[in-house]
Amino acid sequence: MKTVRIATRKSALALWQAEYVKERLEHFHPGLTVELVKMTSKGDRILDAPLAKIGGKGLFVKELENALLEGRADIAVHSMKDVPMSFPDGLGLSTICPRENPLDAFVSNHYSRLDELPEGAVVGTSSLRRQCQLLKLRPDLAIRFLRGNVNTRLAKLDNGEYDAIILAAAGLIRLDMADRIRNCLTTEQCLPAAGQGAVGIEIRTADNVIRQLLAPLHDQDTADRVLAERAMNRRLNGGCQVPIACYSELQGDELFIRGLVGQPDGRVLLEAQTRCHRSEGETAGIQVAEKLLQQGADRILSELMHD
Ligand SMILES: NCc1[nH]cc(CCC(=O)O)c1CC(=O)O
Repeated sequence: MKTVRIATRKSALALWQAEYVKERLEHFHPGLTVELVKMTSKGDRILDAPLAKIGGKGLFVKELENALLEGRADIAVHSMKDVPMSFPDGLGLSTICPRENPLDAFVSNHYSRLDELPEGAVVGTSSLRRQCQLLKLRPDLAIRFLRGNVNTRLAKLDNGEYDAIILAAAGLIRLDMADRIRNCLTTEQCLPAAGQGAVGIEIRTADNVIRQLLAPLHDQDTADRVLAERAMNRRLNGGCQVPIACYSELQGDELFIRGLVGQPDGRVLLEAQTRCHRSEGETAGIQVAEKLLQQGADRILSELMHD
């Protein structure tokens, strides 16, 4: 049997995800050879600017996609949160793996919860989605820029640059640092980003051999949820980094989908939700987006584009 080559970024979290896919493939297909092709993306090289200013989240995946298109790799493993809404011709998502904890984590060396932070405390995050929801709850907080991989962010917290930082719980759990999570923000405090906590696999759409090999790694529950979340994001044109949250849960065969668009200062937060059968998530996700647009989401989002 042929060798499967996995394109991955070199950050600890990206490598964990690629190793996970390699381990699962080898588990389901004994005798299969799986190799990692490690690459550095523009998003990893430029760490001193907000993502939105240097080209958005697509920066993390473009180099991996080029490797697929040029035949240097067969599959690309991504955090679903970082996967753009559309794909180059000939590429597409084949597989969505079981979701890890989807919530945002409150991480601090001195405080155990958001509401314990003193007046004016400094909180690190460069996500407008987190910023607007934190400021809504705590307008007194000083939100400060924080980018870099998980270890870099934790080092900056430990240096004393922040009273607390907010990170995806999934990244900390996967890197065996769950002990850094003081508590997870509830979905009422901070609604997660579309796809947060899920790993997705992109392939050349015509490659049916690879598609077959990956089939046992797919988790339909996660896929139904994440596709609904992404449909909402796509309708809002969540292309570059934007203050948009979308999260869905399965309750039996029913999807409960919630979306949010916020003004970065937290003074306006628009919210919408819907329920639908799990097979209707994409249509329902679009409906949630349209409810947000009716409330004025487009005004908030287009003001950001012109900043
Ligand atoms: N934007 C970077 C990124 N992409 C995926 C994760 C975490 C894990 C995940 O959502 O799967 C992170 C780090 C973070 O937001 O703290």
